[in-house]
Amino acid sequence: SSKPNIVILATGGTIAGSASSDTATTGYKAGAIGIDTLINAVPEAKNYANISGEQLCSIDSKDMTSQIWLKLANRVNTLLAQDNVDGIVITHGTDTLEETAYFLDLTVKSNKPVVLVGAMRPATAISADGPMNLLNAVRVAANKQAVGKGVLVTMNDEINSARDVTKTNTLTTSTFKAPELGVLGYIEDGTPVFYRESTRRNTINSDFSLENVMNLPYVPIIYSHADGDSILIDAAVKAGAQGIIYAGTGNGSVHKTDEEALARAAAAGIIVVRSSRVTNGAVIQSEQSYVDEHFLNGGTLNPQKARILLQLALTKTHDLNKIQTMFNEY
Ligand SMILES: NC(=O)C[C@H](N)C(=O)O
Repeated sequence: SSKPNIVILATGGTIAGSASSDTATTGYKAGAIGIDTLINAVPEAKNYANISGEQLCSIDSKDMTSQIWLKLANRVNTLLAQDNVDGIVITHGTDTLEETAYFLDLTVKSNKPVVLVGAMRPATAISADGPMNLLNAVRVAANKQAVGKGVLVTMNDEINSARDVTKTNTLTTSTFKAPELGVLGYIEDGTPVFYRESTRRNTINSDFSLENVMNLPYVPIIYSHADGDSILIDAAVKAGAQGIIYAGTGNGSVHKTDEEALARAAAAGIIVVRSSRVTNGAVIQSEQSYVDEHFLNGGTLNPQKARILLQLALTKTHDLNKIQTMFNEY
């Protein structure tokens, strides 16, 4: 038929979660329900697209791994290279959904829509949010307006960019937000409507390639707090970290206890990127000592997304200027 062909790749999560009671919203088993059951719960999706489904894995997304990211990205790239696939929907747990979305944003080589979707209430709950979220994700993936917008996340009738969206609430169905940078659009009574798009490089404008990438480099995140903790930094170095994301205070500020240890790491060739534990705003160049110590600035990426960009950057180069340019452009 003339409808677009959409493939739904299922990875697990609460959207496929099954609880023992229909009022339970925690303490259930994520990923227990298979792709066919998910698709059958939203027969209306067939009005928008020809749908097929694949079960890629069945995990609680708290347990996401880079091996699954590589498998998923390669599968998405294979499917989108086919003329008979017009878009992809990925069902995913919400805990690490933003990370998987950003990884794909940087590694998918197509401008066809890729839409991630999850749910906060298990499929067995009263007023489960999964079926409407999944229907909306199909509506977005099937819509021409979604072409070339980078990887998208639809939840709670909102469309957000993979780069800027984050889980903001541990429990509510309105958890996914792009605070301050803002929502890209809405699903308005069933119709996806876009109001803006990200200016940052992604998908077909991304230089990253997974060809010959079998593993991602080890890049831990060190979280700043009163007292600092240089023990963790030294342990990361000992364990062979190629890069370190420092989730600093404020504008990526580094505790004086940590600064020396990070400077030693940077002097040994480990790429240190300052990010922030604050939800909004960019981490930009500040202290001259950070410049002298070769710490890079993470911009508006949160620490878990800065980690992904640095991991991919390290598959290409260890050059400080080149990596800083990536943080300025992606
Ligand atoms: N709401 C959810 O999907 C949470 C679940 N722990 C997951 O990330 O798989």
